[in-house]
Amino acid sequence: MSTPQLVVHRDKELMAQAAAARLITKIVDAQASRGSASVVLTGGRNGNGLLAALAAAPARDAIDWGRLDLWWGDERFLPEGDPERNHTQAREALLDAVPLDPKRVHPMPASDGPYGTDVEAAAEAYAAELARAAGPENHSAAPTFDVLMLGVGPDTHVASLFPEMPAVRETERTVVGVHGAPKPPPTRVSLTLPAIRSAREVWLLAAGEDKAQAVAIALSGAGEIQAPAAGAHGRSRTLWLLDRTAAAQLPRSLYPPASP
Ligand SMILES: O=C1O[C@H](COP(=O)(O)O)[C@@H](O)[C@H](O)[C@H]1O
Repeated sequence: MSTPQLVVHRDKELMAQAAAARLITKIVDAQASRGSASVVLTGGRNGNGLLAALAAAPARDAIDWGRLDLWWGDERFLPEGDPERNHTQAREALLDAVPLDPKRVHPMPASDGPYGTDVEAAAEAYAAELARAAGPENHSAAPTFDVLMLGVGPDTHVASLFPEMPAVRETERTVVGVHGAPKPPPTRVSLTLPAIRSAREVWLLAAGEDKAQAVAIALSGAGEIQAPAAGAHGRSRTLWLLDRTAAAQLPRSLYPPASP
C-alpha cells in the first residue's frame, strides 16, 4: 500500500490545470513504455474540471488518443445521455473533442441499456468487461490501470462508495450496484475498494471549502468504512491533489512543506 502524497495548489482552476498537465505526462509515458494507457475517470466537479482543463491544454495533442482505454469509477444509473450521468458530463467536457477509439471507451451501463433497470446485472456486466481486459497475466479481476481518479465528496465518499454503506464493505467483487445513495440519484454502479486498489496510481481530487473536513478526516487515520476516501490507494502511488481551501483543515504535520 502506498503512503499518501499531497500536493496543494493555489485554487481549483490551477489545480485542474496542473492535474491535467500531470495526466498528459502520465498517459504519454505509459504509451511510450507499454504501447497504450488506461485511465479511470471520475465524475463530480473536480473530475470534470480536470477534463475541461485537459481539453483546453495545447499539450493534449501529445496523447495518442487511439491508444487510450477509458473506464469509469462510478456511474449514476440513469438513461443514456442523461445530463447527470458521469459519462455524459465527461463527453461534454472532453471526450467528444478528441479522437478516441470507441472500442476503448468503457462507460458503465445506463438504466435504459441492455440490462434495463437491473443495476446488479449492469454491475456484473461491467465486472466481466474489466475481467476480460485484465487478462490472465494480471492475476486480478481488474486491469492494472495506469491512473485512477476519484473526486472526494464532502462526506468522504469516493466513486459511489458512501460511508457505512454495503458497497464500501465489499471485499470480493470489483463492481457493485448501489441502492439508496445519500446523494442523488440513489441508484448507482461503482467500482469497489479492491478494484480501486488494482490501479498503479490513485489520484484523489478535492477543491473547495466544502471538502476541507472530508480531506482532514480521511488523511488523519479514519477507517475506510467510515471514510471511504481513506481506503483508496494505488499500488505504487496515492496522490491527493488539493486546493488551499480543501487543505485548510489538515493538521500542520500533514501539510506538505512546499505548499502555498
Ligand atoms: O456523485 C458523485 O460525486 C463524487 C464527488 O463529486 P463532487 O461534485 O462533490 O466533486 C464524484 O467523485 C462521483 O464520481 C460522482 O458520481
